[in-house]
Amino acid sequence: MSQVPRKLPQEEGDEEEEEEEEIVGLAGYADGAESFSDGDAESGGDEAFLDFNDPFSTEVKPRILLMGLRRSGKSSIQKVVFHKMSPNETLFLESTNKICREDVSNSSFVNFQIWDFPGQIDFFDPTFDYEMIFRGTGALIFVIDSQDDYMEALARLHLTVTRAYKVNPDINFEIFIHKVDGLSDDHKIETQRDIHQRANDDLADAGLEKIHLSFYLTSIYDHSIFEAFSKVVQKLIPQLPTLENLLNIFISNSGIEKAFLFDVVSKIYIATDSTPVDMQTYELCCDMIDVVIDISCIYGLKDDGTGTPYDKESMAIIKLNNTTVLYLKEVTKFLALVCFVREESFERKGLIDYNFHCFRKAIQEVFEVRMKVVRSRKHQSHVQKNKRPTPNGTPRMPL
Ligand SMILES: Nc1nc2c(ncn2[C@@H]2O[C@H](COP(=O)(O)OP(=O)(O)OP(=O)(O)O)[C@@H](O)[C@H]2O)c(=O)[nH]1
Repeated sequence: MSQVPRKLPQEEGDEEEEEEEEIVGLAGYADGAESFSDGDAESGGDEAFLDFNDPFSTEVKPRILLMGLRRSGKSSIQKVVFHKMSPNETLFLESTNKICREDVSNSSFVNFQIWDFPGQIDFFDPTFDYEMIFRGTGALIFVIDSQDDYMEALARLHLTVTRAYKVNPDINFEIFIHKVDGLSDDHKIETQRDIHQRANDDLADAGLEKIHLSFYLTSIYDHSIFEAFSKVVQKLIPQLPTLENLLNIFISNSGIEKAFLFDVVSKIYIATDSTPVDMQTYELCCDMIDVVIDISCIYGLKDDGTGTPYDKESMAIIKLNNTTVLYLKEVTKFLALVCFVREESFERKGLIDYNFHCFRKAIQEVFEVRMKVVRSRKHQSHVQKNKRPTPNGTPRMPL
């Protein structure tokens, strides 16, 4: 590596940055773990959690539900993707024996909730208000343990999907065929084909063939889980075509081979240019982010340990031995651009940096537009709320 990320004192009172934080909404590295909290749906003691009835919360951040049978790997996925837990450590994760809801709200575009469903709980249980859960949900990830007998999981999947579809036909159904690290390549394909066939047959038998299920082979022991999560999240980003267009323009004018826009905390890529994604390239980018953050955590923080390992000045250049250069630059507080550049193109670094400057500005404008819309909706709903009389019938004070 020829250069490590620089760390300059953070600017304070930067209004634009505050706005950006609201738009992008990621928590910092330091508070990532704290913002993850445990909740218990049975006790209902989690007022700080997402308000299911608040349309604004889903406007700003799409909600993803992660469901599946016990021990299918839900907590492991969430810990590995959002908390940098090493896959081996998940062996020691404890199982819970009641409905359990956990919220993760530290990722840029995602309000992420995990629901564990023990066998005895079902949708006919009158105390289980599934309509409220599925309303406003962007994607439902259903995790199936591919190393186990998946018949029960398929039955549960069918029930979940049909119920969710009735309440909210706009949900994306994403099926993670998980723990495929234990399967041979042939077995992987056969398992995927079998699960795909059975799940769709069940839907066809119920006259619901219009429901689309997407399937992914995943494992926490490689990058497939990050890749799958990236695809799930991308489907929920309304600005995706604009982001892709901007990346296309940026790379074609800068002599760059490939560029990814990364959510740094989770290593989910929220957009890339239109050239095909090669898994190795993606893995290298993930590794680069890890290197940058790790070195920055060691050398980038202030003497008293304050500061963040990723800020406006974060950047890194890694020269590989195959005449390729990896170039990372900060885009927003929580997003980074990682590019693959040929050494000869990298000689024109000035041009790349100028184009990057324009790209960065354009990205900020894209989110500003969205934020304006969201703010005006928020204002409207606030006004409407205040117009409603109080519970005892007294009109509220005018604003
Ligand atoms: N081989 C392999 N094991 C995995 C993978 N993901 C999770 N596991 C293991 O599966 C076991 C169960 O994982 P959990 O994350 O606790 O599963 P869960 O769905 O949250 O389970 P509950 O909390 O009981 O609902 C753990 O021992 C994990 O180490 C994977 O991709 N491959």
